[in-house]
Amino acid sequence: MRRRRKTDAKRRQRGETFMDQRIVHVRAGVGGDGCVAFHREKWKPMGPPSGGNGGAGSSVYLLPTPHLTTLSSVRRIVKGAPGGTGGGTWRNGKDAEPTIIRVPLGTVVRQLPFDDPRRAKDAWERFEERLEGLDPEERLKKIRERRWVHYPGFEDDNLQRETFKEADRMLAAEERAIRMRRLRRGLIHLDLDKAVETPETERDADAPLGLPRTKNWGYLIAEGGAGGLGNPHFLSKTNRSPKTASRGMDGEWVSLELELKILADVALVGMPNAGKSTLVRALTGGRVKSEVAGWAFTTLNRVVGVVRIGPNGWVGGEEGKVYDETALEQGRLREGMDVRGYVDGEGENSASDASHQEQVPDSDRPSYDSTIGEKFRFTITDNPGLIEHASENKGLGHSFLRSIERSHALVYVVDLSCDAPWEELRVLRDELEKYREGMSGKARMIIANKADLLGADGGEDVEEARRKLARLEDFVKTEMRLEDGEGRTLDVVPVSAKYSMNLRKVVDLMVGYVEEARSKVALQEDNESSLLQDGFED
Ligand SMILES: Nc1nc2c(ncn2[C@@H]2O[C@H](COP(=O)(O)OP(=O)(O)OP(=O)(O)O)[C@@H](O)[C@H]2O)c(=O)[nH]1
Ligand SMILES: [Mg+2]
Repeated sequence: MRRRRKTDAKRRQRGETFMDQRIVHVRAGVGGDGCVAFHREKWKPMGPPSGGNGGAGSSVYLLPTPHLTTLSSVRRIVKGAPGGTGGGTWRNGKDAEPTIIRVPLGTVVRQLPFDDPRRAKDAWERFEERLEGLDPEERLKKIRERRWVHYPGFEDDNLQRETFKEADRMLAAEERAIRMRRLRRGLIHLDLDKAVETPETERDADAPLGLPRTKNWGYLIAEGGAGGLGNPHFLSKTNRSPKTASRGMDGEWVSLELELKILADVALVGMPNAGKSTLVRALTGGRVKSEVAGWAFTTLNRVVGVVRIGPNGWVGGEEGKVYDETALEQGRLREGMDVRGYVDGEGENSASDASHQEQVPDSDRPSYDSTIGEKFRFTITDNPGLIEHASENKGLGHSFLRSIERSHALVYVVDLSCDAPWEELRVLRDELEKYREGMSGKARMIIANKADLLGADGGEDVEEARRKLARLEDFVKTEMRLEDGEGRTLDVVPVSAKYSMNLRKVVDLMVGYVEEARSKVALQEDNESSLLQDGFED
């Protein structure tokens, strides 16, 4: 336990609290052994064979759930429980409860193929390895030990019997058939984007009465081993008192690669009305139709946009292009059309028409030019506003905090024109931390928006803006260091989303974060496989 905490702390230091990739070795439970027993009653010393069967081993299922956001709670080795052993007087062993691995929505599951070095050998292969180098006689002995339970003291006697040899051959054929079936089933590949709706499925309308409801545990990943058979099964005309029972079979062992799809590379976090939606529209060149309005909680759902970088830099960014409130823009667009219709008719006022045109943002026209080559692209999410106590589900609550987690980098957006933007920043950071410790560690930049509102009239206001920005930077320097051990702080960039000012710098920095995060994920994958090489043997 202590060791685990230590490694966790180390991982956090390296900024790896949120894992997006993981290899999981699944071992379904082994079946319970059958029992060799004979019924005993007063006056009836030689009763019939009465050993019960073993129960089936635990099968392993994958259940996608919206309550998780990372793979960090998924264990690296998942073992299903063994089935219960059979008992005397025909008591069968209990079937083991299913083992359920819960994974977040958006997990992609791939079974590692046979030749993948990261795959763990299964029970069958390990057993074969142990037999290597043994002479045929010992080999056979080991194999039979694994297959059979004998009545105490009767092993040698059993092995001589023709009926036993016949049963042994049949069991061997069955083992091979199971193995072939598992191999032929093909590799597991699942894209778990939807939650398993009802954990309990409806009973089939035609099902006979009295059947239990079938439970829906998710997707079957590895089948538990069948239980062994009790000695009554080996009763035959020539052997009226069978003194053997079979052992439970091995469960299926598979190695899976789980990967949590990233929702977006960059997620914006800010208080209501800070200008997040305006910023996303500006960064995507107006291609994202996110609602913008001058009141809180305009955005109710997250919106994902794509920022594109062409050979000549950021595509769609025009310095000074205006992104106003959407209602106003639409109104103006409509008005613009009317004016043009009127002007065309009259042939007058063309000057005012042109000036008007400039103000009409062409957000409805695609500024996407497919002929431009694309060097890089990343996705960015506009999220609903975050307020104090959001982590306790106030405001729009924390449902969207979950999706914020599934991004490579977080970017705070604060309103520079408000009285104390640093206080806003403190609240945002604390809310993230309260929701999940370590979450604010993914934040990389602070965008101080609405910089145009300060210093618009020159003079005193400009001074005021400088002072505010300096104070904000001070706050960041003392309170918001990156956890990379190099003492870097978060970047602070004053911009105006509405008037597209200083956004090129924002894009450049974001490209840096995204590249860094993506290479880190790739590196982590490499580490993970080497870790397994030396850490798996048990
Ligand atoms: N002057 C100025 N106003 C801005 C700027 N950016 C956004 N605004 C205005 O601020 C208001 C809020 O903008 P939104 O983009 O809707 O803000 P939001 O953060 O998405 O708000 P919620 O969705 O409610 O969380 C609108 O009236 C915008 O026009 C800016 O750079 N300068
Ligand atoms: Mg918004």
